[in-house]
Amino acid sequence: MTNVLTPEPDSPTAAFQPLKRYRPATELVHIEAPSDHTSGPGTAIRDPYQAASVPIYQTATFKQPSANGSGEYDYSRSGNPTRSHVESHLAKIMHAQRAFVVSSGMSALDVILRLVKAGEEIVAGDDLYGGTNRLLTYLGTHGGVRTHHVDTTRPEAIVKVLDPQRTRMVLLETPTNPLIKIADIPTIADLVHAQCPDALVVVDNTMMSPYLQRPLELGADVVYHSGTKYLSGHHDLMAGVIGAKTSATADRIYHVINATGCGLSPFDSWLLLRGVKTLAVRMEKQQANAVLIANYLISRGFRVHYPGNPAHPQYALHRTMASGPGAVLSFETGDVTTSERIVESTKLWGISVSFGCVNSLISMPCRMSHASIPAHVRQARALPEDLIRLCVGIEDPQDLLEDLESALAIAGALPGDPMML
Ligand SMILES: Cc1ncc(COP(=O)(O)O)c(C=O)c1O
Ligand SMILES: N[C@@H](CCSC[C@H](N)C(=O)O)C(=O)O
Repeated sequence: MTNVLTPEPDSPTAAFQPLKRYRPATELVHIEAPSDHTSGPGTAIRDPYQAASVPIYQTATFKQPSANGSGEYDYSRSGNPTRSHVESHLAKIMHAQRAFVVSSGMSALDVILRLVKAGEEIVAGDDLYGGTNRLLTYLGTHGGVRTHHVDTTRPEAIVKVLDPQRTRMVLLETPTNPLIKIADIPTIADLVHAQCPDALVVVDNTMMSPYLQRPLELGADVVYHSGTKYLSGHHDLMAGVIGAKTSATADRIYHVINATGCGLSPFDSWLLLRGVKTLAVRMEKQQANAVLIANYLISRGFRVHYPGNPAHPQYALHRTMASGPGAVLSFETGDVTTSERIVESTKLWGISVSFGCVNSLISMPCRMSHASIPAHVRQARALPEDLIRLCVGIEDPQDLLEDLESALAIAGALPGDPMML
């Protein structure tokens, strides 16, 4: 099998157009060289020694053959072979025309938001990651770009604020962080493209990862992930991953990355590439554990937010877009102090922000990941202060359940306990 790989004229990173597709779990582990026209899956490395692991090109500069032209690479801000490997691999996984890896998920969003100019507008959700809200707010106060925050579970709410003269981006999280709401990507993309042909539909796919959901196939123009989470899987690096549907959009994104210098370092690119190979097995196990945990909490009478719960308002919609519900869920106890006691009484579940790691985590979004959203804004957007978010890992589920039940009992939050609502 050969690949048709076309390097972009203005950059050393390559567009990836495989001739044959395998199932996601297979594609994840077979890494192909970004501009090697002869190698097949698993024979990736274009180095003289045929190294089984992609080498880390820990260099800032590359020697040039002459004063008048560089080789494939000249400077690692503009491009680096280790980075190119992970980018072409992720383009394949995300079904993107081209992909980019940058220094964090927020950096990925920053790059994408730089495509919007002062005076133009963005539409985004009213339930979204706190850091995303912070950057959009900053862009409003410092960059003259207004964001309308609306309920993205209702396409009509988005349509209401679309302005063909001004709207240049519609930014969706689905599922949202932390209330796990679902947005209808195909319907929203059709409506936005029809009414605002100059607007990009951008999806933050961090919670699903490309293993479960591929927004570019659903109508989005740009997808991004915090690579800090499922894609790397071990909380040992920060990374952001961007996928573009067209080469025109990709060129604009590459220009910003090179101009601002946020491309991922060679070592972190290597770590990300190593992590992504096990995405399928990690996600399958984490998701299976999450289903058990969700069912347990539902059976105990809690209000659980999880798209694997048939009572979730967009349960059916989510199933049309994604191949699974993922491994992040949140639940309400009805009382902030009870929630604090639960979180602080767990032993196995680590109190930590973030998700997508192999070990299980517990957090209170309003105190942690979403604390940067002012309290009055959280209240106006109906983000419950007592909300607990669980990021389920790969441990033995019985240990996770026992630890959670013990914490619920200590906090007096089990049915029959006086504090349980
Ligand atoms: C949904 C979502 N998007 C983006 C980010 C930003 O990613 P990073 O922490 O890698 O900058 C996060 C968390 O940080 C997140 O939860
Ligand atoms: N102190 C950080 C908090 C990071 S939250 C990380 C992650 N997205 C999550 O949802 O847990 C900050 O202020 O950004």
